[in-house]
Amino acid sequence: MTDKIALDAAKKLAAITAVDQWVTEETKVVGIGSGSTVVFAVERIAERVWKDGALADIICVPSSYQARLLILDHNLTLGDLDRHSKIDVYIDGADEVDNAMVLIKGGGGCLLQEKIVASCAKKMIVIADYTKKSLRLGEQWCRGIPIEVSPQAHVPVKLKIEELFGGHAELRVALMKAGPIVTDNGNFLIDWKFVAKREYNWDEVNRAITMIPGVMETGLFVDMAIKCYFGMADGTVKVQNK
Ligand SMILES: O=C[C@H](O)[C@H](O)[C@H](O)COP(=O)(O)O
Repeated sequence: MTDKIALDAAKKLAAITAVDQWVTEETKVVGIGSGSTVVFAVERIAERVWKDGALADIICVPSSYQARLLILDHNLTLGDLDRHSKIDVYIDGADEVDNAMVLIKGGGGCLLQEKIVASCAKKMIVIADYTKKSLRLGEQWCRGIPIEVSPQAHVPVKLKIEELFGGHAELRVALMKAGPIVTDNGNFLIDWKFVAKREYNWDEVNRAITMIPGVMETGLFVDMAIKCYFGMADGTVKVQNK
């Protein structure tokens, strides 16, 4: 319980710091990521709009059903990529961030829409608590790299990834539902537990996995984020630049 309180405080601090820095009167369109940390970012944007009377015309583009509901619950203006394909800044969480700012994302099942929205943004800013910071991937996050796949292809994709890069890939199943987790896009998820000690070139790995027929997207975000705000246990914020 204390851990959750401490982690939430760290997430909130990172979110508030990043929003105050990057969501300004010049920001017309903001992309909203998914996960527990983003909740604090949306709360902060709403506070600025509804309490401070700032950011009056800001449009929020969601990266998942969760983000869509968050935007609506906070009475913010909901946008979409059809009308707002040029996003000023995209704010999102991450499951792990390495030294070169490669991210693992998708622990909560959202990654395909996240990557699409992120790719439309001039800047991607990451917000996270201190447990997400690592020197190399796999140090902190032990659930593997999420990969969204067409349901029909989950077995061949799993086998191809294991053959190409080693490790072990598993279909993600739900706790409160029988059978596999189905994403916002009607796909399945594979969690690939790579070989922790092996040196991977994440850009190459990402490109190769994306090329396997049936793969919709990977949870590897390479060369996308420009800054990461980590809320630390001691109440400070650590900023990592690309
Ligand atoms: O699928 C979920 C998203 O990629 C999240 O942004 C990621 O899992 C981080 O989530 P949280 O802020 O809850 O740690």
